[in-house]
Amino acid sequence: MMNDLVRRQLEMSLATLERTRNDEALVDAVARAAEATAQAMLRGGKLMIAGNGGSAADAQHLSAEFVARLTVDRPALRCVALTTDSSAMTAIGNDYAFEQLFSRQVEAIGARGDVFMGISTSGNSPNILRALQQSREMGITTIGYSGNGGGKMAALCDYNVIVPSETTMHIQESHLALEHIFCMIVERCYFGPEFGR
Ligand SMILES: O=C(CO)[C@@H](O)[C@H](O)[C@H](O)[C@H](O)COP(=O)(O)O
Ligand SMILES: [Zn+2]
Repeated sequence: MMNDLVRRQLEMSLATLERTRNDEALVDAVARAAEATAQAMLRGGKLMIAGNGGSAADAQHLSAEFVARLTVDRPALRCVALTTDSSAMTAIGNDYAFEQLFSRQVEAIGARGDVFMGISTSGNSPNILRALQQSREMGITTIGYSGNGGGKMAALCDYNVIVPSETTMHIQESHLALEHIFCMIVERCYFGPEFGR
């Protein structure tokens, strides 16, 4: 009986990935967001990433690909996850508000010409919305990885990667694939078309 559940869930994951692959606007947004991020990095900018729960893990996972490596050795690329400094996060949450968890860090370390990526399956997490607003005020390019039609964050993002699903776990699974691809494209644009072939 549980074997059926395993198969059914895998089928739903595959169906979401297939819809994702067939979504031309999404494919275009991933490619353009990655190209813009590489250009920002080439000009000395950095990528900041934030998310809650499983998406916090995604933020750290993607940041690690940039700072360490994805598949091929190369120099480190400028990227930081805003989900890792427990002292800063508890102080911000305790002294100000959970909603400011990421925006305060963007205010602290962000600069004009940087890129901020917010990951939210609902597209509505207040601390992500606030960080996107903060980024826009500072001249920082905004990328949104979301689902559920994009939610409120869609209006705050220069590039919207909206997975066509309303199921958090399946949106997250597609996000991870699209995060790896995003890193791969940034590498190709940053180091040249022959990189990684
Ligand atoms: O990983 C999961 C569910 O798969 C959860 O931890 C999930 O990330 C959390 O409920 C988040 O708080 C959801 O936030 P969001 O994706 O709507 O921004
Ligand atoms: Zn999860």
